[in-house]
Amino acid sequence: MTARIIDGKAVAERLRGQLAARIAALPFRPGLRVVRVGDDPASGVYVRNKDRAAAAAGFDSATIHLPADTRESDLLMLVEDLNIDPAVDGILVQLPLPPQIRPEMVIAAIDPAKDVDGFHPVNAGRLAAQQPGLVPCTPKGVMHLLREAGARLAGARAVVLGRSQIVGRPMAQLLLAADCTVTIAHSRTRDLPAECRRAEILVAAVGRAEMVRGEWIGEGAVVIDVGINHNGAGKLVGDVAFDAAAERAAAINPVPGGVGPMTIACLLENTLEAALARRGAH
Ligand SMILES: Nc1nc(=O)c2c([nH]1)NC[C@@H]1CN(c3ccc(C(=O)N[C@@H](CCC(=O)O)C(=O)O)cc3)C=[N+]21
Repeated sequence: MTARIIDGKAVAERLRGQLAARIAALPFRPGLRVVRVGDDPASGVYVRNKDRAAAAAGFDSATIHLPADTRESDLLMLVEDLNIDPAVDGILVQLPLPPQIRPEMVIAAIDPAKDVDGFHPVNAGRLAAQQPGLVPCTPKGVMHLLREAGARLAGARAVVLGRSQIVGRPMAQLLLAADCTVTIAHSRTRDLPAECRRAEILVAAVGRAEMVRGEWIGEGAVVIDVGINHNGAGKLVGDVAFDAAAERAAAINPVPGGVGPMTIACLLENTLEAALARRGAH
């Protein structure tokens, strides 16, 4: 089997076009504020891409850049200002934060109604409790890609590789809500290759360059590679050894051009959702 390539860049472009059309019909511009503290280089790429996409889709978007030595209390005051600012619908505080700032304190300070990352414990709880709320962008983007790939989810064996608060756990919740039989595998799982091989849907989110080998892929599986890693040669690669996996998978996304662009498109989707919900138009 040679896999169909899932073009995340194209799917993201289409989603952003749909969002732009919906925003053009609104009497207001949804407002997004991204807060960046310090100069983490990976964050720089993300913030630039996001700014461009948000502006093109018609959002009122701005990045607030604070120095690396910002005190936690000052960041918390900024978040409070954004919470009460009626022009702001979505707040994203870029992670990672410098060591003097506790990320869980900052996340907890964001109004859950403006938490477009979906990281606030209230939104994590709503997802687990099957209540409406803001869903983390990367897992939401993966669900879009699975539907695009034509994956049959109901009853399918889905394996999520990775148990992070940001990707693995919410990913498992969304797959469960779509009626998959979900396994969360991780670094302490006894036989990772065997667990992966059983998967009809495999979502790899471990952050280790090409850790998932071709032999780990079941014949005909739909594989979503969430990882964005630099390999030894400094090249961007996923968590999955793409060429070998593509010989067995039914469908797989490349990296770059897979989940990354979907994360940004879903951030915009969440910002529009938050804007409508805040105005009671949900
Ligand atoms: N509060 C918060 N929320 C985040 O969602 C968040 C964050 N902090 N901190 C950093 C990570 C990383 N992240 C990316 C999103 C898109 C691409 C992306 O579009 N990548 C392109 C490639 C970009 C390149 O060429 O380097 C792709 O995969 O095709 C990358 C990285 C969001 N993050």
